[in-house]
Amino acid sequence: MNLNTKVTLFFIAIAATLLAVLVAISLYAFRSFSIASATDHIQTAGEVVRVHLTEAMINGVIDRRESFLNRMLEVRGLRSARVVRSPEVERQFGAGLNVESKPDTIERQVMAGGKPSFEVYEENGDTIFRGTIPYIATSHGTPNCLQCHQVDEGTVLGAVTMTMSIDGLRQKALATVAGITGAVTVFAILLVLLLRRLLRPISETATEVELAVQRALEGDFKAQVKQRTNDEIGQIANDMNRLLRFLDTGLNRIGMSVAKLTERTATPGENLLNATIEMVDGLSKAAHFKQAIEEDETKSEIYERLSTTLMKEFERKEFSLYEIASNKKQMKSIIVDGQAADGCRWCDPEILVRPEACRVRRTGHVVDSIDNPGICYAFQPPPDASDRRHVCFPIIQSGAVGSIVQIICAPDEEKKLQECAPLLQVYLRETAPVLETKRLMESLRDSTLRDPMTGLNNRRFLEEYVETLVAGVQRKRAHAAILMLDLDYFKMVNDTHGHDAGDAVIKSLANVLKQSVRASDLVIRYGGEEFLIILLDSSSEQAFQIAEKIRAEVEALKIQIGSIVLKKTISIGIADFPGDSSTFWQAVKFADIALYQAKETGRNRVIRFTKEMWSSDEDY
Ligand SMILES: Nc1nc2c(ncn2[C@@H]2O[C@H](COP(=O)(O)OP(=O)(O)OP(=O)(O)O)[C@@H](O)[C@H]2O)c(=O)[nH]1
Repeated sequence: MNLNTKVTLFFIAIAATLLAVLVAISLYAFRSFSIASATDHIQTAGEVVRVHLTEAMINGVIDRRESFLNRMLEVRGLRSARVVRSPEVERQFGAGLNVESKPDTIERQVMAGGKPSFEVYEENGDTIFRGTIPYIATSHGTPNCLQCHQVDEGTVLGAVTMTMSIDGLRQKALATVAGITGAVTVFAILLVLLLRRLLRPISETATEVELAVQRALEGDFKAQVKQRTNDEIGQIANDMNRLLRFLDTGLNRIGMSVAKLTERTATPGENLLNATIEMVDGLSKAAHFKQAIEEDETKSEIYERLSTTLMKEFERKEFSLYEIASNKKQMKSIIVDGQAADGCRWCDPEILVRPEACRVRRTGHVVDSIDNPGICYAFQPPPDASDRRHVCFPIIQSGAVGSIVQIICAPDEEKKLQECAPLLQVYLRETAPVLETKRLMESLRDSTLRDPMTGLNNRRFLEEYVETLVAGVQRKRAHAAILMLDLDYFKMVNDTHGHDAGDAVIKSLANVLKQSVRASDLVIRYGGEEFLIILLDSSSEQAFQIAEKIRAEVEALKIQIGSIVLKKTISIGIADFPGDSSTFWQAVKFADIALYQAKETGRNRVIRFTKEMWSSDEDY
């Protein structure tokens, strides 16, 4: 029900109530007035009858009383008039004329009580007012009642009963009330019409504002509200239009700016407001994501966070994260389906050793098998998920594909994946520079911990790693053998064949050392031609055997430098941590002392440190 109808109905209800009250009051007032007027008339007529009867008695013409009473009926409105005697008068003067009526119940009551009685009743469709008035004996006046009647003053002598029709009065009252009702009704109708006319612009403006708000809630801000008046209602329409234009322009601008960032625009029929909120929301989350990964310490943490985001924000369960090695010749699987992994689940593992088999790596473009089934031959889902499609996104670092995010989807998720792809690319664009920086930092850090010539870790690495190493040995209550190695008479190589020849010898030696130990052991270029090997979980005997094997291999090594072949030997000192010293660096020192012994005792040999080689008063 609109405002206009509501107000009209409300007004009609009030007008009807007022009218009803007015009619009721009017009818009551007219009835009261009619009765009061009839009462006055009957009392006056009663007095006239009394005076006339008194005169008739004095003049001795009381027998003409009935004729008088009949003449009275000629008075307009008077229907009947009769007089009855009280028992006291009957006692003195007899029952009276034959035509005299006997008192009825009301008259008897009036004569007994001395009080007049009035009543209204309907008779043959006429409204009759009846009044019965007692005549009471009084000594006032000349002549007075007591001069003829032998009764006490105050005695009821008789009663006169008159009836008169008040129908005429009632008709007049009804006609008046009808006139008032009609006038009030006409006035009320005019008022309602005027009110409706006044309310129509308010009601129509309100309806249009409501429609405009409804459309705005659905993302359409193009609705306009017509200005109908120049008052406040017109102002509301104008203000509403201004607000709608402002929102439309503002949201379009925000939408376009956001669309540039997300490469997504609201589709036709889509709620512009919701689409914009969704896009801004997504960008805000992406900004928080960027801040979080910038504060991450390592690449692994970034990949982990990206994986969590894919699961939580994008509701992905099946996906892979790959990283291309710096030399671009290998690819590493980092995370598969939310778990750290080093293998492939969704692709041919060949891509790990031959990255160019991966289409994204090769092209640097998004590869989408939803729109282009079979686009990448390296995509090989397992048999139990053969209906899956994939979309692979490159993360560009230093101008090339540095990492790859592969999203897998079941047929019923394809649309959803394509819808969220633009936002996912925002996340990946935010990730790219951060990952690039982390990779550069890691490679820079790696270069400071690695000897560039041999690729072995350097002394600085050992200094950083020693804490972890010692903690591991102590936790496992194990032993670590420390081998200190130094080429014999290496200076002669430089002096005789040049510095490059010396470098070649060092590189050859480094290769021999790397191949002689397990991957878990550490080979460190400790100084110029000095190397340190840490054999984890090795007893002294095992360490000695390995050292001896190294010595023999170096002795047998033929190093080709141009046209010449060089042969070198090596001396090795061994100490045990914590067997020889509970302090790691002192154990290193003891290995160095054993090496010194090997040099002193003829070189090309392995010497195990013994306590005798060290007197505690020597400087450490
Ligand atoms: N070519 C080359 N020479 C190096 C390198 N690092 C250290 N050297 C040289 O290695 C030589 C080490 O010689 P020394 O420590 O005197 O001893 P040595 O000649 O090996 O004799 P012993 O150790 O006593 O058997 C020095 O001449 C250094 O200049 C390097 O990276 N390349």
